[in-house]
Amino acid sequence: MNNFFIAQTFGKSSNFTDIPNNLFKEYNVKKGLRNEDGTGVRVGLTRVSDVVGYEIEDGKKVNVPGKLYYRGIEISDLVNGKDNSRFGFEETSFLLLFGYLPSKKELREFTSLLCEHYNLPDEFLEKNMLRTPSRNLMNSLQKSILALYDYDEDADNTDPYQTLLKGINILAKLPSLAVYAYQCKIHHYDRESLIIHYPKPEYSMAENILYMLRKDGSFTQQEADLLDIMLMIHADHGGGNNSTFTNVVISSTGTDIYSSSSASIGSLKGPKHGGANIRCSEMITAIEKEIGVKATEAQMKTVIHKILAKDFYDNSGLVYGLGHAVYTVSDPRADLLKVCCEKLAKEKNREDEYEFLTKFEKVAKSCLAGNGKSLSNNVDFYSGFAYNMLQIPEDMYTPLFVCSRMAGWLAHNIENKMYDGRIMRPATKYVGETIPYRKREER
Ligand SMILES: CC(=O)SCCNC(=O)CCNC(=O)[C@H](O)C(C)(C)COP(=O)(O)OP(=O)(O)OC[C@H]1O[C@@H](n2cnc3c(N)ncnc32)[C@H](O)[C@@H]1OP(=O)(O)O
Ligand SMILES: O=C([O-])CC(=O)C(=O)O
Repeated sequence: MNNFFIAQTFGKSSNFTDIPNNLFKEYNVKKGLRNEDGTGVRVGLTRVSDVVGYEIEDGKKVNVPGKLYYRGIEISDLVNGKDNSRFGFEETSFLLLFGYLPSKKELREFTSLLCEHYNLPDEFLEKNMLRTPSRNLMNSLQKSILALYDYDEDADNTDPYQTLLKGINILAKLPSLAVYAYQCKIHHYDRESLIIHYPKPEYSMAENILYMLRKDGSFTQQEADLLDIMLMIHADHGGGNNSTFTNVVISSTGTDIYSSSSASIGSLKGPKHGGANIRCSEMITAIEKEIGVKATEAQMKTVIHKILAKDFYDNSGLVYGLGHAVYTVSDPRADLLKVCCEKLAKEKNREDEYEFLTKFEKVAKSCLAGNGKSLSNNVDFYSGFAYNMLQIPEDMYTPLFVCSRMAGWLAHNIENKMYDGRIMRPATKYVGETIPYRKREER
């Protein structure tokens, strides 16, 4: 829609609607819920996970290498401790939801509960997905979660235990919902053959994703292991990340888990949050096309300055995969992924691309530091390369984030219901004038 009248009126409206920037300071309003030093405004207490990117010493923020803890356990210990287990993500989900690491028997029972809920309701695929394919898989996931509401006779029950059961059901179904959304999209829009593999009960979530995505359903254990790790490291990130906070805000009104999960997916889709994994991958492809994988540091600098000048790729001025609201020096998940990528790149003969990425990361950080912005990389910097080496299509990157982060959303949703529960209702300061109403004929 392009409407001249609306465009003109919109231009004129700024005379009446403008909010001068200095008022934010005057009224102590914290843009982005961030304090002056960049630290986040505290909006809750949690025991689900901790994200550490700085410490406060003598009232001052001191940047430190990043650490991430799920229920007190460091993410690197969880990943390294997984060993050859095929069910790292299932174990992680148990930990986030119940607060402790499961025994072998508990993990077996939890895993079989998930398996029992892998399948979609009868005709769900035909009615809700095949007939209404979406160009965007995140939109499709939102629609599917809301459609699941109609298959639950007690959908509005928000009791914490009932929420847990409903959430586990959603978690178990997400791999099918995400992969089928992709298959329906490429069938409808790209005229490709429709491939529907039903999830196998003996497979883990990671194995099923690879099985359902690939035409011949084949994958190696090593590939499933990497995807399992990817799901583990994306599963939670404190209560303040935008999609989790969204979940809790929505849920504090007393609405159901289907509504709050769908809202979280809407949040995660954004390119400054989960959607950054697709943007980062596209950006790197565009840069490699422009200067080649053997590019020099000088060539990289030129492109980075073009990005920062909003003159390259999506013209946003952002180098995707860099920067974080909490991490300042490093993101522990990016460090873990970097190691995985290095190993896999060697095996897949893609060392050139790996070298390009590591060099680009260094050069981009130094360019931004030159502009007075000392930024950490984030989980999205290497995740696209890892997914690409697993032959996972770009469209699926953010939906896979959903498959994983649902565990964290659910854990925080339940925690908030149990220990806070008050409707979230912050305040805004009215900075307009009060004016008398003027009759139409007098205007
Ligand atoms: C799963 C996740 O959600 S991880 C994050 C994924 N997102 C991305 O990779 C997108 C790129 N990064 C960003 O947009 C930001 O770094 C965010 C959204 C992640 C964090 O935002 P904030 O906490 O508001 O950023 P922060 O306060 O650290 O930024 C400070 C300055 O650096 C700039 N900056 C931050 N990140 C970047 C970046 N990647 N590229 C260019 N400039 C950046 C900001 O624009 C800001 O500039 P200004 O002071 O001139 O306005
Ligand atoms: O914590 C944040 O702001 C972003 C996030 O979810 C993540 O990095 O996984």
